[in-house]
Amino acid sequence: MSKISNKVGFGEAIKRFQESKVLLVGAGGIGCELLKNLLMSNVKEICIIDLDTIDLSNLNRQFLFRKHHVKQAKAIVAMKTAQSFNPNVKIEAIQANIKEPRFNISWFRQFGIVFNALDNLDARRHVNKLCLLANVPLVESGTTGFLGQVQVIIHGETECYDCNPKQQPKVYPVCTIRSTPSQPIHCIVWAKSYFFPQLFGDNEENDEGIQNIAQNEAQKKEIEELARETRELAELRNSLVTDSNAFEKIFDKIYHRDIARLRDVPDMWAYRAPPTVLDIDDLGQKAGHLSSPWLDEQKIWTLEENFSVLKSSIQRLSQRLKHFASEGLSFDKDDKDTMDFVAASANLRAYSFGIEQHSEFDIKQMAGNIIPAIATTNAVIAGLCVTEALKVYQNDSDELKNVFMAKRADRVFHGEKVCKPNPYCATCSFKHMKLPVDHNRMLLKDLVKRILQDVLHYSEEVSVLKEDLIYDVDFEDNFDSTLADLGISGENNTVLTILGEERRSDNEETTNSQNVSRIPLLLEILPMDKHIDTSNTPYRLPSETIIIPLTPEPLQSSSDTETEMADTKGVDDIFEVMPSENEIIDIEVIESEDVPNSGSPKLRASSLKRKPSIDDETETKKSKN
Ligand SMILES: Nc1ncnc2c1ncn2[C@@H]1O[C@H](COP(=O)(O)OP(=O)(O)OP(=O)(O)O)[C@@H](O)[C@H]1O
Ligand SMILES: [Zn+2]
Repeated sequence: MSKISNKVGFGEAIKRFQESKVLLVGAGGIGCELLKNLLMSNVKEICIIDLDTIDLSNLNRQFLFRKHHVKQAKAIVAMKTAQSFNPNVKIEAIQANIKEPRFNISWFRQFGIVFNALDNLDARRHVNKLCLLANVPLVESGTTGFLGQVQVIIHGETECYDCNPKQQPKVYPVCTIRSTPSQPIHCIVWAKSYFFPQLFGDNEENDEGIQNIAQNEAQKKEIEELARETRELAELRNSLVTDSNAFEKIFDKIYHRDIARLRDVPDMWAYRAPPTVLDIDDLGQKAGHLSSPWLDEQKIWTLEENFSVLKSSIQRLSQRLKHFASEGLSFDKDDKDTMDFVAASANLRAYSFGIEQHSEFDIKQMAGNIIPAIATTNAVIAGLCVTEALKVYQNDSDELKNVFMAKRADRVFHGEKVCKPNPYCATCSFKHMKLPVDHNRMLLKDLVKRILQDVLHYSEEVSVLKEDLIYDVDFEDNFDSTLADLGISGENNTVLTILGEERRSDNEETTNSQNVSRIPLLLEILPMDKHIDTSNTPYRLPSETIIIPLTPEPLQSSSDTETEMADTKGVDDIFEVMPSENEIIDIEVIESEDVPNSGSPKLRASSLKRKPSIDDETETKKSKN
């Protein structure tokens, strides 16, 4: 029966809420507020989990923490501080990653409701999936500055977190970043994601935010050329700590020789001004009188000031590299040395390509994608999480809302009726089947042949995924392994994802492959009770017949057409049609003014009009101020 039928009164809902055990994932900005709300709501039992320790920068808004708590586990301190608000509530605090296998489906099933107060897409998607599998309602929330949102997720009733695709962090074509920058952000990405890691990183290829795409010969040639330049830089890196002229050599290579080579590439400068080569002797002379590298970070530095800051930051970082040669250094916007390096090197490159330069302060915002975290927004959103949770306990699907908080003149809140699940969502449009097995006797071959093909009528084209692929028709290496050998143990209730097609008889039409592909099957592998089970087989099939439905025909919608158009952009379009600087910041951080939050999906899409939701993950960070 549907979880959300049989509406009950508000008083009864509060009672049920107070009798339940709830899970709170994340003890950060929203988590601290939410923990307080749950205690004040008098719920019976709370489990709070967070993997992190308290940072000084958390104190301005995570009000359960004080200065003397810095470096202690967030979940534990939050529990200890908040317990005094209501000693009657039982709180269990766990310092761990929610993705650990011990937090499996059966562990999730002990909770009446789950609250997500997370800051990254990966963990959010994981909890979403586990809640869907365990059939536990999830209240998902997030904030970005003044914007925030709350989404209720109930399997089969509402959209899940993955029903609307999330926008991935913005990546730039490698040629734009390395050869043809046209905006300040290109120079900043170059400095942060190419120049810095090549010179001071852990020697691994680290082109975060740069996409290596080449679709024609000229681009391939240019990328090969860039690879050669990178190798030269790697050699210079080795001389950083030993050669007293290392700075001069690096500067000469990056701002003179590499630029001169670019200027000579035929056709590259037909429609734009070629870059200017920088002269180290000239700049060195002009910068000679500058004594202190500590310049005002709010003002735009002159060319020689940038030169001087770059020189001094390379010297400082080289000293540090002596002690961290093997693991290398990493960029941190709050680390003055790395920030100086990125600001100065980006500005020098911008000058060379005739692009506007920026203050170190502005570059810090762009490099760190900082949006200030606002305590009030967190508090309001945490309050709304409880309000929506109560509606879940009322079993009132008509009243359930996805709520948005936005900085608008007419109204601050905006609620929208929840949407039905997206039938094409790979995460929630699944069939769930439990399969008790003897892990030590059951072979992968048994699973594929005897269950998937003989019983469930999959064709040869069936694939089995754990986290990675463990079987498909071209990968039979694990065929004779037991499930236990493959790390599918009795305790973990591993969920395997089965993708595949239905077997068709010869006379059936098989030309349209879409007609035969099936919705994903999530196969929950449980331990078989050997005492009770008397059968000889290493598995026990459910008594009822299982039918895995075919994937439905996709709906045609206007937004599909829009997406298709966006997707068909060739590399040349990407080269030429770069958004304006403001657009880039919007794309990287939030899609638009009224699409809030650091990670929850955009909730406004109706079942026919779906748009990508805002970016979440690593790229969106909040201010530590
Ligand atoms: N996989 C995970 N398992 C458990 N907790 C997680 C996981 N991923 C993130 N978290 C926690 O979720 C919380 C999110 O809180 P918040 O968005 O306020 O971020 P923050 O790290 O506290 O602050 P900021 O990023 O602004 O410095 C953090 O405390 C973080 O440790
Ligand atoms: Zn979904």
